[in-house]
Amino acid sequence: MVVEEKDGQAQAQEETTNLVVPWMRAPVDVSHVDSCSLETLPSLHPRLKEALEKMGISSLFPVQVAVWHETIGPGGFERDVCVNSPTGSGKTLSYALPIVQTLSSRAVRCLRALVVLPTRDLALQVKGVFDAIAPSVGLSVGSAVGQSSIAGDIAQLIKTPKLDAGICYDPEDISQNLESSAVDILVATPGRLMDHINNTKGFTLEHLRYLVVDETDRLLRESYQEWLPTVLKLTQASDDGPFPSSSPFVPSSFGSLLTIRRQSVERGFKGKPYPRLAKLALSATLTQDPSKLIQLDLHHPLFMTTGATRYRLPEKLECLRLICETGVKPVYLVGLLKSLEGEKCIVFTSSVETTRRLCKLLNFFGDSMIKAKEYSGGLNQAVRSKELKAFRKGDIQVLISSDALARGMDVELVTNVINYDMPQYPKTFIHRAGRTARAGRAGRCFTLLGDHEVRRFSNLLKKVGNASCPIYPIPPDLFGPVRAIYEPALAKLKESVEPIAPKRGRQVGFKHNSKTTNSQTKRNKATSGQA
Ligand SMILES: Nc1ncnc2c1ncn2[C@@H]1O[C@H](COP(=O)(O)OP(=O)(O)OP(=O)(O)O)[C@@H](O)[C@H]1O
Repeated sequence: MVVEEKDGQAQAQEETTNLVVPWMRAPVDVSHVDSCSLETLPSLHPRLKEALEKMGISSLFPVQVAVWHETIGPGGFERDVCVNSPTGSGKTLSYALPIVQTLSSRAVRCLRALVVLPTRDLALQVKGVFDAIAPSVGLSVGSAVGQSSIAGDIAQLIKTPKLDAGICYDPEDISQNLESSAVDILVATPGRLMDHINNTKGFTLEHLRYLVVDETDRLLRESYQEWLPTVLKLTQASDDGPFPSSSPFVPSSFGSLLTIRRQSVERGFKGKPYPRLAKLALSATLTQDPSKLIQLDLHHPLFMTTGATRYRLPEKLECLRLICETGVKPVYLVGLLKSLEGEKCIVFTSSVETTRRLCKLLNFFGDSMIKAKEYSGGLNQAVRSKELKAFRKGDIQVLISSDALARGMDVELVTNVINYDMPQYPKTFIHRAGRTARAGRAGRCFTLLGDHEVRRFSNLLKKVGNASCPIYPIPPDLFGPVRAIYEPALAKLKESVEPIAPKRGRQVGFKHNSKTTNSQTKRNKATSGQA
């Protein structure tokens, strides 16, 4: 699935709405919460403590402490929790840890926690966090994401009885087994989740106790086959009424009655009413739009946010800008990359097309210090995963990316983010910049600007709560040699691109002037779906 950021549309809509729901007006301010060592964290399961220590974690971050107190403390998951906390502040563990701790005392394996994320890469990243802690208390974790084999998913998710020779397995009889699922926790993308709801015999949400909607604003922006209303309908508490399948919005194809919370059959909760489905919604840019939030059907929601401003950048993020001469922006980029001397960088562009061309161009510069690869929605998943892996390992210094990578991705030791194209919207800036300065580390976000963009960028910075963004001085001695090889590199790019894309009116190369930038911006918007 190609996922490009369309935050702008959503944000423009939100800004015109300007309404804040009452429960968001008195939030818990996470900036007043202190980190807490694992030793002093109340009620932490000793085996979870060990697992965390193996991950190199000795204390919990403020947002993790705040959610822990609300869920494991006296709050006891009684309220749904909405978290707005900066990028890299540790939101994943803030929900993974309490869920795993609570489920550690479960007797029978059933699917009790569902975590939904917008992209495959993010889902696999989050699964990795659960995998690091859940097995220590006997829980198993599965994933259901696009572009992987459905049969593989089913083998991983559905508990099938062991077959004795000559005895046929009847899938309809699966309800007779006490353990309905091979996993306790499922991390999924919405499309694949709906596939299983609709088509997989034995896949059931009837025991679900926790639903996490991570990157909430992104997930609520599109309906993704109505995954959210379907999950909510299928997990209604038993006293909400009998079989809800007659409701018009539920897809007719999810005929399996096994997916519905039933009144009469208790597996895993024998003799007890079904517990309420507790929900956690999280983002660094959590929506405040009432028409979006209502879709979550929240129960006495508790809002946790960091500081008084709507958005907040990581504390140790330094923002810098470069004002580029018209027509030679790539020279500035290469000069900047050379001045960063091999540090890991992600360069963001505003479209898949620019990503591809810029990556080619950088490689035509032939600088052995700048090993660049492309990472965008234009590549197939296998290639994307390969490039990401190489970047994580440090085999690649520079990843040129469209906004496919902007949200959530956690790559260790990325010290610099470079906005080659200025982000159009504050949310895009927050998510791009947030690929560095994670987990309390320092990082820098550079933005390359043409003269005509300076004012708009200053306005954008005000919206993300950052007034200071000094100019970054590239040492002049780096420029001369780069300029000298720019024209030959550009000529090579033209040669390599023109035979493939000779369409009329198509601009090849990177000649930037205000006119081409405007037309490029329009094309970029069309490609990435922004505004
Ligand atoms: N308590 C902790 N101590 C040390 N490192 C931690 C701790 N909690 C999380 N981390 C690390 O911090 C990094 C960021 O965590 P995470 O990806 O959960 O952030 P996030 O808030 O979800 O960011 P984003 O909004 O960008 O998705 C990860 O590399 C994670 O391993």
